[in-house]
Amino acid sequence: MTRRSSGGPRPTENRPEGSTNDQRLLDSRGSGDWVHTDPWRVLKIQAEFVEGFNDLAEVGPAISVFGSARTPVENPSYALGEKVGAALANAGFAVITGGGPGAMEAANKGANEAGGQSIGLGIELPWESSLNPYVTFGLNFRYFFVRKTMFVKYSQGYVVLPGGLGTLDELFEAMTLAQTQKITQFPIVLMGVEHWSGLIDWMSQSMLSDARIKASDIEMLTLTDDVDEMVELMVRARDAR
Ligand SMILES: C/C(=C\CNc1ncnc2c1ncn2[C@@H]1O[C@H](COP(=O)(O)O)[C@@H](O)[C@H]1O)CO
Repeated sequence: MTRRSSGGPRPTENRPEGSTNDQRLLDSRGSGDWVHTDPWRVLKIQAEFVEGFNDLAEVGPAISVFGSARTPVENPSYALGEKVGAALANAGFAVITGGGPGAMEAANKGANEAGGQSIGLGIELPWESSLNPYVTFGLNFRYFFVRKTMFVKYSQGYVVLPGGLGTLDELFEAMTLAQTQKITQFPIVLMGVEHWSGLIDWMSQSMLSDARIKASDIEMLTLTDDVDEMVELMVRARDAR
């Protein structure tokens, strides 16, 4: 695979400054003019699905790695992300990330330097953004929901590094899809015990105690700092498929 630098929507091309395609589709405030173009927007959405499905169809076993866009290079989570990317590549997995900076860059760097497939699924944002330099094959998406479909559809597992809202969104989407049996459950590994244990504790002490979730929902998650344990789990799941 080669890095695609000319295809897909360019983040800041041909659009009103500070606005994104997602925003024009979803934001109900402001000018109502957009509403009349919504039916036509479906064609753009459709094209994005077609392009994504087409370009990712040949990707072999892949793991998506999520994590904060704001993780600095000197943060231990960045080094962890590099190790995760390298270990997955060495085990024969393609590594898929959001293609951005921080933890995404770390995982792409690790995979790339280990000689693996390093895939970035970028997203149009209100500010200039580009795929990190360690992505060997990249696609840029206009719509978050289309991009999220690609992560789920083309991954055999998720690794979740310390992160913020975007990371939680990606994590909880996968858990919800598995809980509602929209997807077959796959391994979800939370890397970074210190970062994630508070969330697990709260889920157990609040959501589980109040019977808002079942124990099996929490059991979908593996919490660890051990990269080898994570890889073993992914390999076992791949072998069992
Ligand atoms: C914050 C900055 C740039 C953000 N750029 C992103 N590029 C690609 N993907 C992104 C970006 N920001 C969020 N994501 C997605 O959400 C997850 C990280 O979100 P969090 O809130 O930082 O945890 C990540 O996995 C992406 O899929 C300025 O440099």
